[in-house]
Amino acid sequence: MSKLPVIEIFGPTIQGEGAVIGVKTMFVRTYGCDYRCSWCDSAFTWDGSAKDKLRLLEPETIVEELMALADGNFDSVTISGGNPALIGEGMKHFIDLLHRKSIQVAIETQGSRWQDWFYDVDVLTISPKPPSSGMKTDWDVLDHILRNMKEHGRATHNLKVVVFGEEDLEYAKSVHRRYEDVQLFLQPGNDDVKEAGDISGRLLRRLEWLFNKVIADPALNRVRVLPQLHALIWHNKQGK
Ligand SMILES: C[S@@+](CC[C@H](N)C(=O)[O-])C[C@H]1O[C@@H](n2cnc3c(N)ncnc32)[C@H](O)[C@@H]1O
Ligand SMILES: Nc1nc2[nH]cc(C(=O)O)c2c(=O)[nH]1
Ligand code: SF4
Ligand SMILES: [Mg+2]
Repeated sequence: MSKLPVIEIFGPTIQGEGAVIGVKTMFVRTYGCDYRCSWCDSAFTWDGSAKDKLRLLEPETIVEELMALADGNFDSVTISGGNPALIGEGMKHFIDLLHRKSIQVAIETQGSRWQDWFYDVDVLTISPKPPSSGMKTDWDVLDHILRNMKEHGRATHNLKVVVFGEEDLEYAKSVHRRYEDVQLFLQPGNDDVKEAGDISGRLLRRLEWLFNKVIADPALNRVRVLPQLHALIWHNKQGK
């Protein structure tokens, strides 16, 4: 069976972002990303700084570890990264194992790669990257993913764009226009993911800025603006 590159397994915690914010969930974080976002809050998944923590695990072993951490105390597993969509067969098998235990599966990915197992997921969050990240969106791939999900997907899929400034907001609007029937979440960016201590004041000021932008803009009547709730509570702490 194909193994998965895993850098963290943690929880239960509270999903802090997007469509299923507030839900109690475990997290499995895969290693490796095809992007290098300038402000990535999980750069240890790709920059080599945590390579000693990388493990190649059988799907069965990951399920065992989740159960050892919190058997009976969760109904949801969120798979993030890095980019979980870099992984093929092993991920499909892992999702099947979780479903056999009646556990809901949510995925966080940036929309740069398609995988057939997207159809199996319960909540697929696609987070294309705005200009401030330094990354370029491959619109053909993103179109392909959203077309497939619309036509064949069982999953509730949604879009989430992180916004740091005006240029990112314009990008978010272009995403919203292009996929007008898909719920779009806007999330203010955390511009210092290394700062120690309480960062909630700084994050709330960015949230207020984004609230005011959305309030003033008729092109954004149907977006939903949410903070990174876990970052308001636990700040830049890893594994939360
Ligand atoms: C670390 S990424 C991993 C999943 C996938 N690579 C992606 O980017 O969607 C998880 C989520 O965190 C968001 N994120 C990363 N760095 C952030 C930051 N500095 N401020 C706000 N959100 C951030 C990403 O946009 C994404 O929605
Ligand atoms: N609590 C919590 N919620 C999250 N939502 C998305 C996360 C991610 O890093 O993908 C994340 C995370 O790392 N922690
Ligand atoms: S795509 Fe996600 S994990 Fe990859 S660098 Fe960007 S924010 Fe980080
Ligand atoms: Mg995170």
